Amino acid sequence: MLLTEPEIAEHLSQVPGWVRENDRITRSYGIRYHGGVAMIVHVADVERLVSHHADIDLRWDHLRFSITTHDAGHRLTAADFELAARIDGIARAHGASPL
Ligand SMILES: C[C@H](O)[C@H](O)[C@H]1CNC2=NC(N)=NC(=O)C2=N1
Repeated sequence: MLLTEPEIAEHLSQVPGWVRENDRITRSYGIRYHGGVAMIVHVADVERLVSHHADIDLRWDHLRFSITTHDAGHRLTAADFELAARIDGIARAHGASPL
């Protein structure tokens, strides 16, 4: 379900570190390449459980996630913020540093 602007602001305040870029939210973590691969596998397992998937950009020393709801016409929904919070937990477990 689509969120109103105040709802987006409220959700965003619950996931500090995530940045809104129009109709998506993004966050980068510092992690070396192979550790990034391991983290992505863990994130992919959770994504399969929740049926929601981030766009992922892996570089040699950092990893960037970008989330929007494709089924809602590339707009923000609560599912985006729920996945963001799950990714934060996985990042902590993998020792990824917030950027
Ligand atoms: C049927 C399935 O649940 C949908 O295609 C899901 C899969 N993962 C998804 N992930 C994201 N980010 N947006 C979606 O709209 C989406 N749709």
